[in-house]
Amino acid sequence: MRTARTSGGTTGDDRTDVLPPGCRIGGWVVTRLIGSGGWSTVYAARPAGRRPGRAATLPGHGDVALKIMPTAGLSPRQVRRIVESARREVELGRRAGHSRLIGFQEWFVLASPERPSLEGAIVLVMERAAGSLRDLIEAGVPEADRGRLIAGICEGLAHLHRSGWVHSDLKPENVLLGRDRSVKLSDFGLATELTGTHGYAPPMGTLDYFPPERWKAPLGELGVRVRPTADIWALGVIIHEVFAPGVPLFAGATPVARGAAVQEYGEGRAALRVDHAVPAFWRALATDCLAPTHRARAPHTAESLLARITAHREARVAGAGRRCGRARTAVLATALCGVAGATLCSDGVRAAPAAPAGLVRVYNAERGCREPVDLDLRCSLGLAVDPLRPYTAENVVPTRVWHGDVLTADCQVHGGDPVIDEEDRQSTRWFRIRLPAGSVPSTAWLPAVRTREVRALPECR
Ligand SMILES: Nc1ncnc2c1ncn2[C@@H]1O[C@H](COP(=O)(O)OP(=O)(O)OP(=O)(O)O)[C@@H](O)[C@H]1O
Repeated sequence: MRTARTSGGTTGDDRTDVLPPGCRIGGWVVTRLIGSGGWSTVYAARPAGRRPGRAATLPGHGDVALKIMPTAGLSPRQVRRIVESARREVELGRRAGHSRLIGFQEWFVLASPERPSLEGAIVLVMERAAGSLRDLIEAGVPEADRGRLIAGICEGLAHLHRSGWVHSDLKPENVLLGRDRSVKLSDFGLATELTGTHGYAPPMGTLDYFPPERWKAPLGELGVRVRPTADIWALGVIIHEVFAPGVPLFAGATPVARGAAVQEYGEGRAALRVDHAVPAFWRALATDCLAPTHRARAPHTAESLLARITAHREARVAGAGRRCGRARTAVLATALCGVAGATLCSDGVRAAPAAPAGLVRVYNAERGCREPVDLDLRCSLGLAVDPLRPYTAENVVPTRVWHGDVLTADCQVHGGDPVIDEEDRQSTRWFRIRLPAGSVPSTAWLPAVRTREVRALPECR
């Protein structure tokens, strides 16, 4: 077990006090408060070695979220609960990492003499997201984003279930979004490893996402029995929230009253009322996720739901005449789930020996990202909106590109923002890239360090 110290911002010793920007936690410096849950507070932080205000050299590098779980002043039972919750997060983070799950970096226990409220707190260091699906639902989910977001959740769930885990607390607060709005499931404090068909979770969670059977599940020594179908139910509730925000799926003034309505439905005494604002395809999908019993829900695995969404998307893309070709259909199907409509078409060109004039082939200096069909989002690269502004996550378009993609460049600029890649190559040159028809904006910028083949290109005016 590793311990780390706090320093800076030493006022107050209350359990609920907020760490000020600049406070050092282990090797990290707090930059702002993100939010609090029942047992933890989450902060944005940067590495202690990096100067404030200075962005990471490349998008996505450096900034983290610190989830701090205080233990001081709690009863031994509460401390056990927190340690257990941290253990689940760490285990899952180590063993089931995936681009659709928030990345886990490290954990440590704080030694905090100046701040007794944080003495013995457990700190989880995670990849930092830009916000949550809850924030987006409250702000209004753009119509064009809805299916893509559900597909992303489904992809994360499919991975979790395949790896033998149940999330057990799936809700919009725990669906985080990257700056490019890519989906990352998070908060694995109740995640449960399956032994056979089920596992046991602590008797906690969020009532509005409990399936009917959970309300009557007996509490044994190991906890409450949970199965992947519990996550599928929660997914159904989320689909409804995304397509019909603010419209309750089950009536009731309190979570317990709504839980009674869920049980009535589960026992066949009430009908499911999916709001008419939910489009037909998503209504059918939500209805299957919300099948009243575990048994009726079981055929609708995350994998099968994902396949339906992919087929639906492909049919729509084909209908819109934007199919990207046959060679990479299988790969694209996966990519479409997460970044639908936001990948550039480069079928067949990855294998071509050289890019002709006007085309640039993307080069990723990270070695693990050069597999020919590696469309892992962690390996994706951003294209900048403005080559004169710092190349940070705020300055990239939603379209992602991967090593080997061949892009159409129409001109270049010298004297843009300097970019250094992972092999320490530096350049101020940028290429203007044409994005697929219908993209807004219609062009974006690739730093010259992201390609090794450069053909003659005119200067941009
Ligand atoms: N890695 C992260 N990046 C950005 N925001 C995060 C991250 N992890 C959590 N958050 C946000 O921080 C807030 C607090 O999260 P936390 O996990 O402590 O509680 P919660 O999920 O809201 O509630 P509870 O866990 O008690 O059910 C939430 O709004 C969540 O969306």
